[in-house]
Amino acid sequence: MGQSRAFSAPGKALIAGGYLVLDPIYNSYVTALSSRMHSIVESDITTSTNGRRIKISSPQFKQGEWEYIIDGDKYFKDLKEINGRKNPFIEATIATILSYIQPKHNFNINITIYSDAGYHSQENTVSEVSSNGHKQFLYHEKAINEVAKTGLGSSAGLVTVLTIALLSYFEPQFNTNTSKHIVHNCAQIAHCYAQKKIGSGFDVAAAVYGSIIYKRFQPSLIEPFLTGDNVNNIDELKSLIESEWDFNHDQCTLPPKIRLLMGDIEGGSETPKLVSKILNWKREKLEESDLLYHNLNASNENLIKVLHDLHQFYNQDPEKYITEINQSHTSSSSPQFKALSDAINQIRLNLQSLTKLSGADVEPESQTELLDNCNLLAGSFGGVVPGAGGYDAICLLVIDQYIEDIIKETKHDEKFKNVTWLNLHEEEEGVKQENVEDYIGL
Ligand SMILES: Nc1ncnc2c1ncn2[C@@H]1O[C@H](COP(=O)(O)OP(=O)(O)OP(=O)(O)O)[C@@H](O)[C@H]1O
Ligand SMILES: C[C@@](O)(CCOP(=O)(O)O)CC(=O)O
Repeated sequence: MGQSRAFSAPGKALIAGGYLVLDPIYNSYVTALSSRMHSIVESDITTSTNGRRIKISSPQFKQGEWEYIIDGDKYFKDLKEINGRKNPFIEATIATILSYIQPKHNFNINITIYSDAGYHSQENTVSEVSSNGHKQFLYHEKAINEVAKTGLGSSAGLVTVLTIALLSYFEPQFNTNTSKHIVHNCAQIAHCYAQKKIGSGFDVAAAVYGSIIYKRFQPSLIEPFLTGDNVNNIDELKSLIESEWDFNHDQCTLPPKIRLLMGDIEGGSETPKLVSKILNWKREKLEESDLLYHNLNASNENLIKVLHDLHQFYNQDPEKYITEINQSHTSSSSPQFKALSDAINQIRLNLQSLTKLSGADVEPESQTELLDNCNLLAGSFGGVVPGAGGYDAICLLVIDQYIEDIIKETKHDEKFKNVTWLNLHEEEEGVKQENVEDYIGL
């Protein structure tokens, strides 16, 4: 114990698999992003305590301090925030880790959280850079729950970096690489506990494992733990955390030279409303929805296969791959790259049917028009509404060297007036250790 350590975990974009990811039979394609959540953990040697204390600071947000005194060993009950402040994700993570570790000694821990700019609206912010210039964060005028989110999965990132910070504090030999499943299982349990529901968990899995082809775990794994007093059954919790869960998290990455370009759209959607509309329709129109889910899944699987085939193409003949990708937006496009545009369009056709049949605005008309225009941009393979869809964002796959041209070409074009291209790219690595020095001076 004692020495400072720092960690980070990525945000995500669900390129294929919205709604289907809630079902443990379908694969989805999740890309980890360059916007990351960070934690720095250290023993507090400045304040004296002869008890057990954990202080979490999130200095980019007003009132971003939560200080817990732990008085008892029923951790889900015995955590007290000294100013009565609430942060369910922080509380659930601390309670899960302490229940798992069962620390025998007193402790006095400080953890600082930083989040990269992509997670939140950048309105009314001031930028600060660390002393060595390696990290830069935006500071907001408001409290965390008053700042607009962008959909990158801030709570999943927070829970993941807090989990690894606490595990590595209590078990200094903890190996982030060989024990990722422990980090994943703890973070997944804490995230469900904080949300009081069992989501698909793809955001937590991406924060831990990075870019993945994801098939969810069975909700029944966590369900018993969320009901009644079961959280205090330490033996069961420990064996749930240490067991290998049955779910897919196969590592993936976009093929060489292909980049993701995310556009933020003016306006927004409420994911829970979209989800409940889709689930109601699915219950009421069983046959209709089964058929559509079947088709949508086939188009998602096809995209996954096309991306895999492109990797193989590159590995077999990189020169030919480069020549052909550079011709891919012309009429002499090769079949492999045309297959990519076709796969994206096929997913969109199914999402458009989903929109019509369910009445939920998954790919609403304005987004259809915009994505059709994106198909015409030189260097673009097309794009989708990521995640739950709606009016929030679009996500294109483009040839890397065309990104600047696309940004320039769309800048003064009426058709793209609602789009702000985000400064994000795929960073496929999941949770990792960072250099503590990089955060000094913030
Ligand atoms: N940097 C942070 N510092 C402290 N708490 C945070 C931070 N980021 C997220 N949180 C916690 O997570 C909550 C947001 O989680 P919520 O589940 O509502 O959104 P989300 O699904 O993660 O959003 P999005 O996917 O849009 O990022 C905040 O209200 C706060 O409690
Ligand atoms: C609609 C859904 O399948 C995806 C939501 O994704 P996002 O948080 O909008 O990226 C719901 C979920 O899995 O949490």
